[in-house]
Amino acid sequence: MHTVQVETPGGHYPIHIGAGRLDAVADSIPADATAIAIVTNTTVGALYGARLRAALEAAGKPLLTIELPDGEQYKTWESLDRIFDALLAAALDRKAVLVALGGGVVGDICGFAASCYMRGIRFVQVPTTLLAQVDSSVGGKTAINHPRGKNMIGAFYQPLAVEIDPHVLATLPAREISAGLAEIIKYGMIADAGFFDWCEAHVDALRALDDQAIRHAVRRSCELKAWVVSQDERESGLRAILNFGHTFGHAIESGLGYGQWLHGEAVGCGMVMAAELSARAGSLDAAAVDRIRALVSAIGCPVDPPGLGADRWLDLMRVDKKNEGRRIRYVLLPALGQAEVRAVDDDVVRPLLPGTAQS
Ligand SMILES: NC(=O)c1ccc[n+]([C@@H]2O[C@H](COP(=O)([O-])OP(=O)(O)OC[C@H]3O[C@@H](n4cnc5c(N)ncnc54)[C@H](O)[C@@H]3O)[C@@H](O)[C@H]2O)c1
Ligand SMILES: O=C(O)C(=O)C[C@@H](O)[C@H](O)[C@H](O)COP(=O)(O)O
Ligand SMILES: [Zn+2]
Repeated sequence: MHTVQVETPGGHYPIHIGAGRLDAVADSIPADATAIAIVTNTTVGALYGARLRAALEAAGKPLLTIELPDGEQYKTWESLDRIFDALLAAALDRKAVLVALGGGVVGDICGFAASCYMRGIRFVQVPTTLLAQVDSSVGGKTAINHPRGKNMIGAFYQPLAVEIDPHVLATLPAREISAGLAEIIKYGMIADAGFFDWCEAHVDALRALDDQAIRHAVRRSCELKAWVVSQDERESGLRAILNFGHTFGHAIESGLGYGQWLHGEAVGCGMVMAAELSARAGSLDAAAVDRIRALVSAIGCPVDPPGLGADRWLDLMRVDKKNEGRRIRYVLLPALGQAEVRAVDDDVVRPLLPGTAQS
């Protein structure tokens, strides 16, 4: 097992990475917990719910499972309410612990529920998608979506621990592996050019879930994310670099309707657009833009943005937590492996937004 430590004002906690961690989640349940509620969805619950329940028997606490419907379109108030209804019906108290078993959708909703229930109870992340193992389970961003914008209602709320078992990825559909790889290559683009080179060289092994390649990618991604959030838990500065590609990506998700493009697919395409903008409005060279587009395509994510129309693109991107006033702020790359956040005038961005000619 490998451990990466996260140190934030909101909590210090370990990320445990290793085969079999799913069977050892009881290690992360505090002795004073009065009950455990597993929050999962119908798909992951059917695959791994019984195994996690068996593992948690070791903690010797009353155990409850809450299954949500599966999909980004259920990252809503209604799902949150289902969790609160179940916790209250079972009379769980402030010393109960929630365990998020699933991808980023389950992790984000469960973390937000933990931040609100009785004004805050403890929770553990057990991420089961590649994307959740390298990104969403780490750093304490929790949220639900609003029809007008992604993750608009939420809280910073850190888990007690993150338990990553790479073996659960074996049941993940290929499209979800591609989506997870988008957030992995993001770390190379924004903070570690050497890791970007490594991803280019190992793309086939990563898509095939080669054990060694996945272990390295998960570990390096967690290290880089832990390094960023440990310096800036609440995104007052540095942390915004983790949003590279997301200004465009979130507009794709909300503009097309949640669940049409996967989050990772939208981010993949959004990173190509943000790279093109980095060349137009900054100093990124054309060769680096070409490498970014080629790698996004090689991991199996789309590189051509949908034609929403420039005005609608801009309206959607104006609903973004990085913005100040009406100006849209973007994460740009001055060079591969470096990132900065800057407002760019709409007229500079328009030519990148499909539908521009017609709108
Ligand atoms: N909090 C953060 O810092 C952060 C970071 C990145 C993304 N996110 C959020 O995470 C969400 C995307 O997460 P995601 O990509 O994990 O999507 P997801 O949670 O929808 O999971 C993807 C699909 O895989 C299924 N699944 C999960 N584990 C499986 C397994 N082991 N085997 C088979 N199927 C499995 C799920 O049921 C679902 O159908 C978005 O809502 C995004 O906004 C949050
Ligand atoms: O952890 C972060 O910070 C990130 O920005 C990671 C992103 O991959 C993630 O999608 C996040 O949820 C986006 O944050 P948001 O603040 O734009 O909702
Ligand atoms: Zn993301």
